[in-house]
Amino acid sequence: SPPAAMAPSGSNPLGPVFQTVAAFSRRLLIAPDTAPEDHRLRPLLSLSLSPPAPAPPPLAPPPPPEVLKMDTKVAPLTKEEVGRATWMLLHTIAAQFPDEPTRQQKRDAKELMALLSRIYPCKECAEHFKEVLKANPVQAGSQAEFSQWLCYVHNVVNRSLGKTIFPCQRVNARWGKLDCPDRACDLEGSNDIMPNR
Ligand SMILES: Cc1cc2nc3c(=O)[nH]c(=O)nc-3n(C[C@H](O)[C@H](O)[C@H](O)COP(=O)(O)OP(=O)(O)OC[C@H]3O[C@@H](n4cnc5c(N)ncnc54)[C@H](O)[C@@H]3O)c2cc1C
Repeated sequence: SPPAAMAPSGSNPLGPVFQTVAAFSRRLLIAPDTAPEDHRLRPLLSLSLSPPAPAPPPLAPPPPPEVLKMDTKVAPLTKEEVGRATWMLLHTIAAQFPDEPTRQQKRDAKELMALLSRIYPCKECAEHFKEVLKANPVQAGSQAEFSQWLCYVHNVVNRSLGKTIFPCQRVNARWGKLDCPDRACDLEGSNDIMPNR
């Protein structure tokens, strides 16, 4: 005899069970607002053993040219490059230093130099700079004093390395104040808000 599942439901005792399962399957497979004859029949619930294919990664926009330029050099910095970058930062700090610094700003200038003489990333440079600072204590009573002092100690380092001595009367021309609109980068000094700091 044919298997029970193949027999017409009327003559099969399991017919009502098959009808219930079939009806339930239809509810799972067909959207409620879809007519059964609709050719757009789509599963409401899809069980699949294979994982869905991963979506292709979105195409990232190309990095801007300045990033590409920065990324071209990946080698570690040289002692010379770190030196140039450090002097650039220090002379810029001195150029931006307030004409009338607060006590805290004067302390900060001294501490910055003392810290550099300890953690500058070149042992012989740090040790030499410690000696330079001992012989030439930081002078940061004003912007002019600080930038002249820095020019002087930079020249001490220059001399020890056999480099050209920089004319310190030209230090403001070489390292002027930053080109920030409305002088927005300027630090506030003691004459700006609270004179007694
Ligand atoms: C605190 C410190 C200590 C260092 N000690 C050593 C060391 O012991 N041994 C060592 O090998 N390297 C040392 N270096 C690095 C060294 O000083 C130079 O930075 C490096 O050799 C690159 O020199 P450079 O010729 O490119 O010009 P840099 O000396 O780096 O100067 C950069 C620019 O600053 C300008 N400049 C030069 N002199 C002055 C000045 N007096 N005042 C104002 N502006 C000036 C010039 O336009 C110059 O191009 C030290 C750096 C620092 C920051």
